Amino acid sequence: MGVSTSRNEHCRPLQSPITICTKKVKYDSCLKPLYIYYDPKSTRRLVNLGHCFNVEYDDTSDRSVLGEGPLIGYYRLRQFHFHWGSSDKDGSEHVIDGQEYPAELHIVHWNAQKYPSFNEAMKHPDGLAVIGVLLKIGEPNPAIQNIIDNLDQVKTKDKECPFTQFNLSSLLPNDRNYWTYQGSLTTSPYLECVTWIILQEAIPISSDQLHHFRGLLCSSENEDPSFILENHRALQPLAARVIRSSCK
Ligand SMILES: OSc1ccc(O)cc1O
Ligand SMILES: [Zn+2]
Repeated sequence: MGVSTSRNEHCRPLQSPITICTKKVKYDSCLKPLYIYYDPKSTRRLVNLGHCFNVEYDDTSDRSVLGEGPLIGYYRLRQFHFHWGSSDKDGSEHVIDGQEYPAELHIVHWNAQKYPSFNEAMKHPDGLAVIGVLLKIGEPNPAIQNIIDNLDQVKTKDKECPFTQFNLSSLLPNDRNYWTYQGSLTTSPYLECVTWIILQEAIPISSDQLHHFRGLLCSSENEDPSFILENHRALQPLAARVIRSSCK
């Protein structure tokens, strides 16, 4: 084996997503309750990235933050996005006891106390903290409807529009118990910089609302239209990682 230029050549990769087998998770009494404060006034814009859409925030100060839980210090809210499937049968990235959910919300935060920028934070294992919320088919979700009502303005790749005053806390379930493990971005460049915090309670979305996600285009306005029918990554090996739980 030659000289290692990256950790992967000597250690097992820490990629995401993974399947969570609830019988094998380890309750850790040192895990604290999550501290979450999201200021609706820090919502800035909606943007179509081609493989998904982001709702982006003002992260030039600690206006919206995530702290406690498995984390050291506070992480600043930067954006949230969803992953979905071509049908309601799959679409989540994390899988719980073999069950795939129709979609998954990722709320992305970065360690602004330790790193000067989001791009720098992505180069470190403690750089990002992402809350994953599973979505299940149910009643229409009013908060998600608020986003859907604006998707027509970002139909094609690289389109963006102002999007403000969004109450992100309304997308969180009442139960804040979570599983946590060290992993990666689930889109390129798949950097191993994420403390994953997967909430154990799913939130509802209607089948019709999910249908609207699939109507977004990955093509730009002067290309032949092509839909973002699905954007969830395949499961990755857990390797020697232990998933911890905030409750028994
Ligand atoms: O899908 S997880 C994820 C997290 C942070 C980010 O900047 C991009 C991502 O895809
Ligand atoms: Zn994601």
